[in-house]
Amino acid sequence: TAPLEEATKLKSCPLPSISSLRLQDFTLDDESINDQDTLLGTLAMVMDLKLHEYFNLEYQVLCRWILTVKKNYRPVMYHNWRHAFNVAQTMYTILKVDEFGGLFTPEEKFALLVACLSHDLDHRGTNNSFQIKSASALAQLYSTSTMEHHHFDQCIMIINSQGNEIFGSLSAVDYNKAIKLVEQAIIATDLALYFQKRTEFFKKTEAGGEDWSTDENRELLRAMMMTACDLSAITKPWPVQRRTAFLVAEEFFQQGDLEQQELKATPMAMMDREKKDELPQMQVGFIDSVCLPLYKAFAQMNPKLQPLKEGCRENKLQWQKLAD
Ligand SMILES: COc1ncc(-n2nc(C)c3cc(C(=O)NS(C)(=O)=O)ccc32)cc1Cl
Ligand SMILES: [Zn+2]
Repeated sequence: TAPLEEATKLKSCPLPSISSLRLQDFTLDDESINDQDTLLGTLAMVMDLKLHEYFNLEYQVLCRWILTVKKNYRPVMYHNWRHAFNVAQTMYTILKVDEFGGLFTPEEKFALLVACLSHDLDHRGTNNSFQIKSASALAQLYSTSTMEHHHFDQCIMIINSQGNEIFGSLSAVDYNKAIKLVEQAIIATDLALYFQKRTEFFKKTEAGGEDWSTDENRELLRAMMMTACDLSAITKPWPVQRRTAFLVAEEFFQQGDLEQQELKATPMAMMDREKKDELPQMQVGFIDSVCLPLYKAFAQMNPKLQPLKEGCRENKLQWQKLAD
């Protein structure tokens, strides 16, 4: 866990305003924020949602927990702390859209932010199928949603570490409720589960007039929100998205290299750096099959979420131009 001194230093820093860091903008480019401000920005988002009051969360514990979470991300090309911060910032922006904010309790909002910040903890830059193919220790622990179970395991380990107990003031019942919410949200970031659940979600958003206040619908919505935030790099302004796409691709290519060298296996096109000129077409395919339907559904729920759909659409056009 992070050293006490670091948390004490962070605790003494004045918090930037939400607007000064543009934390409520879907188009935020994290490259414009230095590391220290990603920490202060995270604190500012939690405080702005008044979550610390609700959980009578000691500020020092919150500071130390954020520092420990950041420390437990590896410096891989894409699935690093910056990705976690971006995912949390998109979630915060969605929760600030009044109807959405009004749908969820403070526990659910805090659980969603904790899950966003923790959802890729200790990522090694390789995906679930690589764990299975390489018979990694993680694959022997968890045979389905392998990485997501590991990320949740890391999240719990940190939450239970001394000085990092952000749920420490909760009763046993409330603690278990909070942990269950965080687990559901982190496991939901396995795209395989998104495909299983999204048809039901699309039917409900298309039909309109759905009662989103039921427990079942709120759980479905939280899962879909996690995917929408996890993939939100695909919705950013073209220069930002293009830069990130190359980080995602490079991380895939490094897995492809491992598959060729260590597993003597042929990587899929997306992970084969010999096929990097197919990237634009693959981005178009991914946007069409995975991303656009999801952001369209959210835009149908609330027009204030249109920027996600518009950003994604614009990027598809840009990749299409490069693919032609
Ligand atoms: C700039 O932001 C992003 N850029 C790329 C991805 N991304 N993630 C995955 C998984 C993925 C799979 C493909 C693909 O082509 N898969 S496949 C087997 O060929 O259908 C293509 C892009 C992908 C996600 C984001 Cl957020
Ligand atoms: Zn992620």
